[in-house]
Amino acid sequence: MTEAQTNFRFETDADGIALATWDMPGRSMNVITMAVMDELEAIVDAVVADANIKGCVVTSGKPNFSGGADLTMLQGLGAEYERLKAADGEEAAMRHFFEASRRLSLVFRKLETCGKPFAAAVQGLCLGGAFELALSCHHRVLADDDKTRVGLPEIKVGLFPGGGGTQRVARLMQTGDALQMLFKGEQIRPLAARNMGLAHEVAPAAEIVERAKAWIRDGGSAVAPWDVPKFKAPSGKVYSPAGMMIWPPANAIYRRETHDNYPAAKAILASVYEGLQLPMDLGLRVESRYFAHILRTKEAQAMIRTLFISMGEINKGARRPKDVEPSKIGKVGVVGAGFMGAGIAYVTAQAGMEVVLIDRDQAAADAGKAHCHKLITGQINRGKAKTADRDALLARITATPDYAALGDCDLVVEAVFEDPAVKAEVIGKVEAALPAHAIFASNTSTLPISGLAKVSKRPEQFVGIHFFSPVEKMLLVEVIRGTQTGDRAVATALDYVRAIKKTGIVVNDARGFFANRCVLAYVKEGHKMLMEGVPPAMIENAGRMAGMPVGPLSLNDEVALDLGLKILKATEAQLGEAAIDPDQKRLLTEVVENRGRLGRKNKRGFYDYPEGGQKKLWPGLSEIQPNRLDPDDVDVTELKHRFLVAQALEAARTVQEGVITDPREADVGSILGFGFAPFTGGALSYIDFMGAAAFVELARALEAKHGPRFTPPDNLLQMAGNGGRFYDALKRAA
Ligand SMILES: NC(=O)c1ccc[n+]([C@@H]2O[C@H](COP(=O)([O-])OP(=O)(O)OC[C@H]3O[C@@H](n4cnc5c(N)ncnc54)[C@H](O)[C@@H]3O)[C@@H](O)[C@H]2O)c1
Repeated sequence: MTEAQTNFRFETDADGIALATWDMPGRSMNVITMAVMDELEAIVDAVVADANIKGCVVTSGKPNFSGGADLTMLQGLGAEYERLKAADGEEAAMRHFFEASRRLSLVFRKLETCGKPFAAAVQGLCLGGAFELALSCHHRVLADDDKTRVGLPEIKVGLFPGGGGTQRVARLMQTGDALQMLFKGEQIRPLAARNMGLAHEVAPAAEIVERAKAWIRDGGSAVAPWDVPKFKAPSGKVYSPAGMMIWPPANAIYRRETHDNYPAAKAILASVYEGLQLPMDLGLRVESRYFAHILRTKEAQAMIRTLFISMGEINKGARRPKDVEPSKIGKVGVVGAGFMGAGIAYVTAQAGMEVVLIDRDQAAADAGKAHCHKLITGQINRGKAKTADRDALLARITATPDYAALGDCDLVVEAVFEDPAVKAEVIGKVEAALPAHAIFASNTSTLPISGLAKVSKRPEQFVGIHFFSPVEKMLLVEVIRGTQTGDRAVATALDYVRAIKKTGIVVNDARGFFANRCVLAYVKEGHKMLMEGVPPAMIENAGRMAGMPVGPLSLNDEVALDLGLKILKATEAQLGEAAIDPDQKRLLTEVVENRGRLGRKNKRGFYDYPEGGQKKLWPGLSEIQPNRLDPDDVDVTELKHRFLVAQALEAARTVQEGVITDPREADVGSILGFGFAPFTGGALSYIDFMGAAAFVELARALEAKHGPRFTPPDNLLQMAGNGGRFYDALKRAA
């Protein structure tokens, strides 16, 4: 133990039991860094060296144990690899990279085999590398409270557990359960963790350290189960008849869930399969080899950049206008208690704010509040809320038709019918009731904010706050800056979005804003393929194989087919025939007007939705296709490219037009807003990691075959010429 130690407090009690309390100064959450690993190793050495110390309990001095590794550290390793490769060659770089990336694994194994018992006393979140630390301890006591969760979520940022996680869970649980856990990356509650074999004890939070000490005092073993001779994994040997049974379904699940787009998931399979046939130390070495490989994949680099680094920066206010005082939002008005308004009222009240929910009459306002009641009851039924939470939440929502109730609101969000005349009337009534400081926000999805603000008496306090449906589930919110919107309105909107625990991106006003505009390109490609005669099931499969969460036809059904037709017609009326696609119009007119199919909402769309049964593609769909292609003549790779390239081109156009001014927002927005293939890191990262030149070549090939919707915009052509990337501008600004 040295003076330099700052991240852990270390003390030994009268019974000779050491307590290492992880409590990093200046941070609200402990995080694994190289310095933390050095200190942990020093603690292991100190425990071993001191004959008076019987064993050691590791705990946290913060409300959470730890969220895991600092992923910027892992990105740094990638940069270091490139530097070494340039200087000393690939082999030397890879050797260094392999050794550096297995640091966690080696320190945890040293702890596990040091000869003295270690116990983890865990409260709050204990995830990723931090849970791998706990797994390497010989005993785990979890706090029995609502906040405690353990898990290995690395897969969500394109990685997999490289600190021994794959090897230890595969030796603690049935192989199938271990694979599920590693594939899903879910957070697990204390009792479930104990039942799964991931923890030994669950105890009241105030007792966890004492229980862990008691285990050591009572002679707890310092030998991990897998280090006991003749240890057998719960599913037996990989090559036993029972052990073999798991691999065919495991491979099938891997394919179904990932479509081979996530190298980390494949590495999990391989690491568990190979590791289980080896002793622990060799298993860990196998895991490390795969980890070093995965860390360098473009999928991991892209996902870490977008889903960890960019999302963290955006959530911490990177795009909030500077020099604007933090806003105090105590009371929020929501006008329009329909589908969206009720959802907005719910998430606002859930964040602890008072809500005034207004509609045209008391019954309509009450119906909105009843929807909030239904949503929170669902949470109670799933064990995620208590009856007291429901009472408190509903007490915060006042449903009324009376605009005077808005008199002390700090912010009002309108979600009335998508009709400029109705909106104009509501804007007038709300502004007449609002206090001078309050901000007015519209949740419109298609009407430009600058146009709506024309009737506002204070357009600098007028902003767009565009939610996605269903509000309670979707994490993205677009904050729309109109031509006259002031910085305080944008800052207030972002503060509000943060308060309701969503991610807000700032989008300059334009038709379709950002997310809807890009995702419409996806749906349109699905329509075009239908009209070309591609079998509908192939279209849907290709969408999912490209990495989208649902096929384009399924997505269109959810949104409503008549809405698509309405938007097409409105665009045609405003911008002329050339602004719309005739194939799309023909298809939607036939489906909506001639066949009365509106989508999921009337249980008949591109799919049929039988009562109580599974949805099925509508058999009549192939009849309305002008011709039908033989499946053998369809190039699925090209379909996948069309889906992603069409959306990425649209995202690039939003940058060119100044609608999006920060690539992080396009990437985060595309994944959270419409599920753009997460393994790419988002719509712009898809281009950046492919390289603009290669992307332009791909787009040009599609343009030659399918026309000008694949024509790359000038910014891409320029980047293709000079090797530029979307993120270059960000680097220069930093
Ligand atoms: N549905 C979506 O997926 C979605 C997504 C994002 C944004 N939006 C936007 O949200 C808004 C509302 O959409 P929705 O789907 O919730 O519609 P909805 O029809 O479910 O709800 C609209 C509500 O507004 C009320 N209303 C109408 N005129 C009013 C007035 N003068 N005063 C007070 N209340 C009035 C209606 O009674 C109704 O309850 C629209 O602007 C829409 O474009 C919708």
